[in-house]
Amino acid sequence: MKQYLALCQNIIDNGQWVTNERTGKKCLTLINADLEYDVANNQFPIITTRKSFWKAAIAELLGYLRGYNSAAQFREIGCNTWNANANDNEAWLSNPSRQGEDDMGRVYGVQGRRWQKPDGSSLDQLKKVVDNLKNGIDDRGEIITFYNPGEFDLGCLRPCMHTHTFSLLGDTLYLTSYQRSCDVPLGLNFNQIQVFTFLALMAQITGHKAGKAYHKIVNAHIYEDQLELMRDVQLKREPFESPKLIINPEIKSLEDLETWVTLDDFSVEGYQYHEAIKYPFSV
Ligand SMILES: Nc1nc(=O)c2c([nH]1)NC[C@@H]1CN(c3ccc(C(=O)N[C@@H](CCC(=O)O)C(=O)O)cc3)CN21
Ligand SMILES: O=c1ccn([C@H]2C[C@H](O)[C@@H](COP(=O)(O)O)O2)c(=O)[nH]1
Repeated sequence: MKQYLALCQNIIDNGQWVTNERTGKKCLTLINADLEYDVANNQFPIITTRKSFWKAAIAELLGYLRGYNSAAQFREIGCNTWNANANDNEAWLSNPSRQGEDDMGRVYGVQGRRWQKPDGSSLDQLKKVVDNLKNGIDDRGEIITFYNPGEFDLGCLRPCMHTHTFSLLGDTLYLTSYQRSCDVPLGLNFNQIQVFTFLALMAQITGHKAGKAYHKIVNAHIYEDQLELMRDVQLKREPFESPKLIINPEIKSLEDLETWVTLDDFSVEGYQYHEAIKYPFSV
């Protein structure tokens, strides 16, 4: 939690104002942030200086792992974060490849589970990594990437957290996740939870111990209409100790994640937090 607050303060102290064409808003921007999460000791990196809706963050991750392509599928498992980008985004609404209400197109999980090959068949990146890790193999390319520039025009948004690399050292699994663009007040609250949970789940279903997760961010920003709340409210609060994430030990395979897992299989023990803050969201 301290590293999150330090990043927010660093953006406020050293960030530069950049006008973002897509949203039409100015963003206070910093380049390069490195975050680290101790999954081995279950130090769950949830925000404590405001109430975090952590279940929606895990639901979003689950949707990516299942290859969802519709905001309706995300809503069904308890996540509302894709409604606006699927349905209120001018550029996407006028894109001829959009297949009606709630369609997100070929984003995130679609690329992760069904990357289109030139011969028309598709590639399941996640299954390859799971199978290798289960067999104790790290070929130094255990990479899942959602970043497919050839298909950007077939999706509502380019992936922000776009590449996840798993590494096996002995029987300990590590994760390095790369993010090109980060809405620090809103998105990062979810992304920290997702990087942590992704490593915890992958370690569990491949039979390894979890080590550390490394989260590398390029463009970290605070939108102009979020700045006051961050500077004058959230950063004035004292953080609480990190709670623990409890995952149902019955989750043992990729198939379990695809078929029966729900948010009831996750709980957080000892979460103390300050009252909620509603940050503006930019589409
Ligand atoms: N501008 C922007 N920021 C983002 O963080 C973001 C996007 N766009 N577009 C794609 C996804 C959607 N994400 C989102 C969208 C909404 C919330 C949000 O509103 N969070 C609220 C509560 C959500 C709830 O009640 O479930 C929060 O207070 O954290 C968070 C992440 C992250 N991504
Ligand atoms: O997981 C996510 C997804 C999105 N974001 C934020 C980062 C930006 O503020 C917007 C995306 O806009 P681009 O113009 O495509 O960069 O969404 C995030 O922080 N985390």
